Amino acid sequence: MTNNKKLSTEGLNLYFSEKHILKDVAIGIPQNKITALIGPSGCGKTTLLRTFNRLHDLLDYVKITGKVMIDDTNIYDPKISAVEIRKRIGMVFQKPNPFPKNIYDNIAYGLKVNNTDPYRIPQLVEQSLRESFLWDEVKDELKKPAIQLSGGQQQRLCIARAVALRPEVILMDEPCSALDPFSSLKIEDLIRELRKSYTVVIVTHNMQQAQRLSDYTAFMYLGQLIEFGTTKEIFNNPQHDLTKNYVTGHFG
Ligand SMILES: Nc1ncnc2c1ncn2[C@@H]1O[C@H](COP(=O)(O)OP(=O)(O)OP(=O)(O)O)[C@@H](O)[C@H]1O
Repeated sequence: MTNNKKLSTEGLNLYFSEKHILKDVAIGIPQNKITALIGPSGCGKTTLLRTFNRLHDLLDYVKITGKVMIDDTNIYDPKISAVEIRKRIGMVFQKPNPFPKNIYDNIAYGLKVNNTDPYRIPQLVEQSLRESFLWDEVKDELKKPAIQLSGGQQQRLCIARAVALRPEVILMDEPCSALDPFSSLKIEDLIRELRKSYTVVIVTHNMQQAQRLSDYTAFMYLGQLIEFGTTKEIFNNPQHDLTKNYVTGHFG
């Protein structure tokens, strides 16, 4: 692979108490590409994704060893706060989780907290909603509670909230699993657009989605990264029997 690596790990091990969950994971996630993390339930996909965003920081029974980097910065450098890391690496969760605020404030809130010039906020809210393919649907009702949007619209709002902060990376944990097929395809179109400006990492159980959407695929099994390559290679010419059995639906 010749692409720049935006996120990378080396010798990454993660333990929840005594349970060894991520085992010696080494991966380099290419910049401005979509990388899918696939593998059977419980293999550690979400744990790996959350590790990139320091989302385990508040759990006192987690131990992480090895390197987790964004560019040349160690994500776990004690001199760098989780807040700083999350400015560079945004996250979208499985279930849309808008704030209990109106549509406008869902996006303006993060901008205010990050000391954005107040005069720029309306323009940035609009820009983020446009980038998330939501503007035309909500431009006349920005004061409506976000919770009144459809599930697919709420998820696009959560994506807008993430892009408003201009991160470098967007992590997505099964962002379509709570949505109907039509809304899912809309989110997929949106993710393809996002690739132009961001590095995207997506956890998905949906093999068709991984194939339709991702440029690279990482297959995990029991906490190990078994195989990582272009999505074409992983699905059409996997090097490892475990990968082959998984992508052909022999186990899951
Ligand atoms: N906060 C936590 N505390 C303790 N154990 C956890 C925690 N989160 C996950 N685990 C355990 O870590 C292992 C990996 O879970 P993880 O959610 O990363 O798997 P996954 O591959 O994303 O699974 P799924 O596809 O079902 O979402 C599982 O055994 C799970 O029970």
